[in-house]
Amino acid sequence: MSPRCDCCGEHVEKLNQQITVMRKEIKNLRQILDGAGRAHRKHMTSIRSAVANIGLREPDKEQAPPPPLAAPQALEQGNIQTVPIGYISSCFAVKNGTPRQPTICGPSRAELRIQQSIFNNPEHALVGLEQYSHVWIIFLFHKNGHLNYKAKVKPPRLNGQRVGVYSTRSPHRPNALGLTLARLDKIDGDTVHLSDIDMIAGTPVLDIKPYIPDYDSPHSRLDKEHCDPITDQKTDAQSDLESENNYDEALVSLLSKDKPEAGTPVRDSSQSVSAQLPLHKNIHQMLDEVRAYVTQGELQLSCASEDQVSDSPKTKAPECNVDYPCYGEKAYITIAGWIREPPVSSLQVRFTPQAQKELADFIPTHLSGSSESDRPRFRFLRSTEEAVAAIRGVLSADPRSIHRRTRCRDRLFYFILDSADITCWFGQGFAEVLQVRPVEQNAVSV
Ligand SMILES: C[S@@+](CC[C@H](N)C(=O)[O-])C[C@H]1O[C@@H](n2cnc3c(N)ncnc32)[C@H](O)[C@@H]1O
Repeated sequence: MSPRCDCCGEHVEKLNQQITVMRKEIKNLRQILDGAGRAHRKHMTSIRSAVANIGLREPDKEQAPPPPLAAPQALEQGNIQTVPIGYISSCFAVKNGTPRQPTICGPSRAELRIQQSIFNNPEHALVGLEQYSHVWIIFLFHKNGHLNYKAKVKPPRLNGQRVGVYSTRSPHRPNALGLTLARLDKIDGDTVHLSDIDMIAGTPVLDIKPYIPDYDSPHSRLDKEHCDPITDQKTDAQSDLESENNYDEALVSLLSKDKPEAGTPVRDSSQSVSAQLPLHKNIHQMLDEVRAYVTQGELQLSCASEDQVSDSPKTKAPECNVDYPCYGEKAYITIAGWIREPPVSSLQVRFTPQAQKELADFIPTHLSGSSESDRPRFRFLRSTEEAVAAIRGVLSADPRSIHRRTRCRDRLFYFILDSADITCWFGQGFAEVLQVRPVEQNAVSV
């Protein structure tokens, strides 16, 4: 006799059979629901694409995931699948100790080989680029870790203060795209040789564009206006001005003759105001403008206090950041004050005698054929002086994070430059290199 259930008195065996039947039914029902769901999603996708094709906005789609877009439609909506055109090989293996901007460390070199998967003949894509001295490199911050971004960030140069991410060059931004103006050293077939870079080895590059000051630098745009648009030759006015030997003196004496009222802030005239003036106008006209500027205080070149400054964009004086004052209808170029005058000062860099000796032991790239096989070799750096300059560049800008600067001041700092593993420490106002050892084989792949 099979046992009975205590609650209902039914045979347990019979109850088990009923449970098995019910499980089967549930499974069938699930399959039916899944099928219906798939059909529904398919149906919704075709409705959405029909709606998109006739240019209507689809109704609220809170629950449905966005349907996959066909390529042209995705492009129109700003969604693209990026494909790296190549990957950077550089003298910086890891983020630690990589310059924060390309100009910090001149001899920082890199190579970029255009992938065969992008063009059948990658070298064809580089034809003509050799005529440029600089290129924009657009790349992915692929080592950001998990995609993490905030509307406000703390740039290291601001020593803990927060600013909007879009007023900085922070790597942590919604689309993790980097932009570096690099020097183009040479092109070798499908490979571009660069220097002045701030990208780590392995960085995926999405695009290269020539740097064209006429388009990319407002300074040059102003200069360009002084050239004949057809011949690209300097206009007579500009040549006249350039031949005017006492041109600087004329302006300086004019400025000193027409000194503004006491208390009106004006940049020191000895700072060669003239050197920054656009050379496109008749000198008398220009001098008149300078006079008007000095006497009327329309354009204040120095740090005017905020209450002295009108809100009008035309006359608003920037805070000490005038890059290129210009006159008439043209606008100022201004940048955030902390870029040039950060609240953190740059550090003095020194080497212990032992570190100097270790650094001198490295064989530079151009001597790579040397028979001294037991000495460590640089792959990108061409001399000990270059290595010293690069290390100085990296350390004087204080590469530590805010956390390390404030919480772990006493900890040793390690970074890799080319094939050298560098150990240093930071004191009040200085960084000292303690050790320069060859990177262990396979420790990093450059
Ligand atoms: C402040 S960002 C500036 C990069 C670029 N010049 C720009 O303005 O977009 C430079 C820093 O990004 C970091 N970095 C460089 N390459 C990276 C990569 N592939 N992934 C993540 N971080 C990277 C390094 O720590 C370097 O110091």
